[in-house]
Amino acid sequence: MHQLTIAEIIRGLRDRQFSSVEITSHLLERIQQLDSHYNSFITVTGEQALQQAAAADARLAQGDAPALCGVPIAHKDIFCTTGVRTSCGSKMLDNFVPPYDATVVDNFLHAGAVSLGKTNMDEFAMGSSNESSFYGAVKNPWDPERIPGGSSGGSAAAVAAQLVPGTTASDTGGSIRQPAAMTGTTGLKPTYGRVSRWGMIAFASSLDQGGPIARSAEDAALMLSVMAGPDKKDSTCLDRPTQDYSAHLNDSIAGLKIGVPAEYFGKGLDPEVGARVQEALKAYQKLGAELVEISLPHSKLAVPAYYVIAPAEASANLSRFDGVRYGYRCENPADLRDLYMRSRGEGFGEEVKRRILVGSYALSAGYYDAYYNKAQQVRRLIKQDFVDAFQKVDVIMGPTAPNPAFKLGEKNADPVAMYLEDIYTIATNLAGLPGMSLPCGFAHGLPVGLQIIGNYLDEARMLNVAHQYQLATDWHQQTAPVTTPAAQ
Ligand SMILES: NC(=O)C[C@H](N)C(=O)O
Repeated sequence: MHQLTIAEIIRGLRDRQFSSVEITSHLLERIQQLDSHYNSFITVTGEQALQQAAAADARLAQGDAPALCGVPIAHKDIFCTTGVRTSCGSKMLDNFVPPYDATVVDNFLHAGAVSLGKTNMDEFAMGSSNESSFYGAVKNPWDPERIPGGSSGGSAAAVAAQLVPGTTASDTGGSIRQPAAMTGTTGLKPTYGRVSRWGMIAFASSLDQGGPIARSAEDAALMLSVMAGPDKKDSTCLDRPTQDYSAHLNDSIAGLKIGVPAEYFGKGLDPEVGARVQEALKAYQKLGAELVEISLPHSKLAVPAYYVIAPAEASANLSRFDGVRYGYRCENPADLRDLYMRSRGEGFGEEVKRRILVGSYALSAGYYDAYYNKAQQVRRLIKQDFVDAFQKVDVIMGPTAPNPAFKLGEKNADPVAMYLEDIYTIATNLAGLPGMSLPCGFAHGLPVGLQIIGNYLDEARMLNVAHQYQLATDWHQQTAPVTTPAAQ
């Protein structure tokens, strides 16, 4: 049953081939048997899941089943869940049990989905390898000696290991797409503001966006249809009606204009990864698409601009974790200053502290114009590159990440090497555009991701373009060898 996609589960449940309790129990058992090898879950909510599944079965029997009724999913541990610890991968929130649900969580509850628990992630979503989690690194199901990507590494690994057919995730600079690429899964970061951020713990508020990771574009469309939509509780959430993202999956893509940016195929790209992406582009030509060479001239400025803007916003967002209101509090503080200093010093990990320091520096008087303002100006130029490109093309394609999954520990000593993992994904966040990653083959025996960047609010087309490729190829159906993971 664990091989089934969300679309297949929906059909199976409605045709009474199995019940939600049956598939939920099966996946919970699988998590129990296998996840010690991957560490993709921080919290498994077995009892609650079985209750939700039983309720879903009752609704299915009555014939009033909403879209995802009885379908098991899991949430990245960045989304607040009533009564269930929401740690954001940090010691700081190890004891945080929210009294409310994030809008995304609520949307899935309304759609009848069953949540199996909360998935592992880099601490406060800062990282590209899922090694900065307080709960330990996540292992890539394709090779447990390698990273699954980050920050949504747990969400991606859980789907790749077939512990759950779909997960929620979030993407600030690549955190949905890069782990999807590393694990051979399909991930989608929507247009900024398409999915509510209410109850999704903030990292960099002008960049953060929730989205799904699943096994196919068809499943990602089903999940996005549930996740997306206006939300009065989030003023940055777009006030546009949501769409049925499955409606256009089968449209022909003959005549589609695909922009291929020269900048995404230069130095730093693993040649094997580049070759797989070129093959995917050829497959699109066979489907009737036309390749158009484009240029995104400010691409090389995306990583430096992001690593000023994101830490600046993070330093402000994370100031709320002070040991006073909620979260970690140090033992026996001598006075208020000691309480602040030790609670934050002991509660946050290395990478989070690095970002708070960088961000506070960039925002400080005297440096604000030189760094933060400058980065915002660069951001504008990057956005304009895309606006110009979309005058000529319908979608843009390139690699998701410059290399396949690397070894655990390989880039830990070099933050800049880690930051360069997002070299092809970050610009999309700075511009607020939607992007996807889908599997397009293997390099050095590991999955490679093809990135599709869409125009603003063009998620339906992006999904159509991805689905047509997945009808013609079977890369997304290849599964990780769930056999003898390396000893811990
Ligand atoms: N959150 C993200 O999108 C991940 C990005 N690699 C970062 O560390 O900021």
